[in-house]
Amino acid sequence: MTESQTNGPRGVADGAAIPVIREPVPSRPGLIRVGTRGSSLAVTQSGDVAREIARRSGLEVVLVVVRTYGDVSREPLAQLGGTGVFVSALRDALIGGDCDLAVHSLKDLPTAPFPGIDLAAIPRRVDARDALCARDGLDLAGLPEGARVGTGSPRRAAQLRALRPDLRIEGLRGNVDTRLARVGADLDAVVLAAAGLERLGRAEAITERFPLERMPTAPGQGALAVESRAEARGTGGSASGDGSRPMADALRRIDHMESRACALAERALLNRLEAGCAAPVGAWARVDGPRLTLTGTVYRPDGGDTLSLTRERPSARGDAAALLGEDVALGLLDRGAADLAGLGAAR
Ligand SMILES: NCc1[nH]cc(CCC(=O)O)c1CC(=O)O
Repeated sequence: MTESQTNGPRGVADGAAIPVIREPVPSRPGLIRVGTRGSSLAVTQSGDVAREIARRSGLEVVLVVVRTYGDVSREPLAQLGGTGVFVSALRDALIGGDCDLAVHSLKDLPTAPFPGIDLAAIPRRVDARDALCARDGLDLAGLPEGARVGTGSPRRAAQLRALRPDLRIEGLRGNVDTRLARVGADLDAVVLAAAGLERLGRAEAITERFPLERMPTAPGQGALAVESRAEARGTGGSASGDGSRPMADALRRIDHMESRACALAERALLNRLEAGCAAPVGAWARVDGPRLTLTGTVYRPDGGDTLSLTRERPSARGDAAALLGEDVALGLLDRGAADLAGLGAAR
């Protein structure tokens, strides 16, 4: 039995409703199967990408929901091996031919390249900032002494402690709706990515967006990653079917160069620090004319100490992004970042 639904309020207006299918879909020429996690955020953002690919390729596109252990389990993320658990099942589905593309939140994607898989496109990034969602419209400064603020992220916890040592930071897990439901119940506020709230149409819950200068966010936050099998980007092997050329063209056109340069610089920083997505590391890359600038910040988990470094390159092209990320990481390591933040590179 096929459960079919349309996704996202914009799907209707654009006229191209993308079917969401929760069972295996066989490969056929002219069909692009976009693999996605099943959370409402994942289905919404994968649907946005799928619609763009349908529009630009002229091919039929469906979303295929891949269930991941991370979606099913109630264990804390750290015990599951980090957010990588969300990614690996989708990659297995891609490699195994159960889907033709996979869409991830870029910040959930491990920085190491994965054999047989290409990072085929990084579409235009949306808001990279973190957002406070507090009761009664409060901003951070307005929260009462000792207020309870929920976040599952060691980076956000350290940043909040640095600004407001009096706050009580509480753990947080589950999907966006579950997290928001705690505001005004057992918590005074939660901190979430503005991008996720916007994509879900829940931006009205935001009471403050933290400036990136003061609260740099996770590398790649607000950006999506579209992965393909390495073979599928060429002019077409038999395994890719007739759709491989239009699919490759569509992927090239949804790729956004500035977003890619910023995301790659931020990810190179994280990679060189040997830090994972759970590390207390913030990154903020921006393109200004031809110039690419990257700020990297590492936090002592208790928020008591911070190390920040900004460097730039005259161009965002070629290897510049990766080199800039490495450069900032090495500068931070020179200044003692590994000991400060308890990173793997300390060894
Ligand atoms: N860590 C989970 C996660 N991965 C991606 C997003 C949504 C934001 C994005 O697309 O970067 C979120 C939720 C959050 O951080 O609030």
